[in-house]
Amino acid sequence: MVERANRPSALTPGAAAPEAQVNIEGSGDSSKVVATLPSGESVEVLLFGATVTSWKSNGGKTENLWLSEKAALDGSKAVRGGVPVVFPVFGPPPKSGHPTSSLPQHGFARTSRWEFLGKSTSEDTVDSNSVKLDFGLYSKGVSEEARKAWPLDFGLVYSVTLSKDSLQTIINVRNEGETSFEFQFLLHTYLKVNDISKVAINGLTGVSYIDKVLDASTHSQSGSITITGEVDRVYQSIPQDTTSVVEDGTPRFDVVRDNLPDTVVWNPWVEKAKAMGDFAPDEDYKHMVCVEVGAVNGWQKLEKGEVFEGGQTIKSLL
Ligand SMILES: O=P(O)(O)OC[C@H]1O[C@@H](O)[C@H](O)[C@@H](O)[C@@H]1O
Repeated sequence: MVERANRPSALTPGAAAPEAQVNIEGSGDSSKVVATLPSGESVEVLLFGATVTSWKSNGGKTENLWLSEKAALDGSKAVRGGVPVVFPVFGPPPKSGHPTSSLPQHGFARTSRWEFLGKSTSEDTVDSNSVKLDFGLYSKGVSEEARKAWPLDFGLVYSVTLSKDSLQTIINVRNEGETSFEFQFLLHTYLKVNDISKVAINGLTGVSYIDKVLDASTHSQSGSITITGEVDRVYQSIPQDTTSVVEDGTPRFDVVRDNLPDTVVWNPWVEKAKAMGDFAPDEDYKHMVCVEVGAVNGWQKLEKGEVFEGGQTIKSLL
């Protein structure tokens, strides 16, 4: 018989369950919030861009996100890897005549310093521990340049929730001004894989996509996506919620969209990877694939005081 009496246990009546640890590390634009569950899973979020730069599941043993060895983590440029937040425009903005036209590619959220608004935990049982981290970005918190290029009053709250086997990232966009505005939003998630040649992406069969490699023509997906060259596709108005990443026949990730109709699948492959100064090592296009959920086909419109909420839950299936 196992002797239990002297063993400290979170299940002892009246004893507090162990809590997730949340710490702020570093300073200035290198500051990051690090949260760790009692069971070892962790997430790291850089305040610059509110960029998730690491998510470890499986007791902390499995890193799920790809991060370039040359990613700038000091606020000097957008992070190459992790989960950059794209707002208020996806890709290069419309050439002229749109309120986002003077913004840089993918907007300013990924290059703005966000505020850490705090954490909340849920501890029904030791096993269902999770921690939610909230980050905020408001019009008055963006650079003068960004404010000048997009002079609209908005508030963003970005919630990152770490659970044992999943990471949820949800944006709340509020129009805090007197006039309506339009925006696009996307979570530019770099998933880490062992071998891109063994990866299949499922759940997009029959969905129309714009192929940005092939002169922006429209196609319809038949079967799984496999990656054997540069891929840059915008899948639009997807009916099913889950996109699955399978590696070597084994389910690896489920990416579940919440109120976001579109998904970009991107892998730069050999030449584009080499051409990006912050993508390293060059050969690492073999170890990543971006599955980016978003609302990027057309524009989301918010009237004064209105709110939009959308995001994703990524399940690590290892
Ligand atoms: O180099 P950036 O600005 O981070 O963008 C990376 C890629 O982001 C993807 O979302 C786009 O579809 C690609 O066209 C783009 O190349």
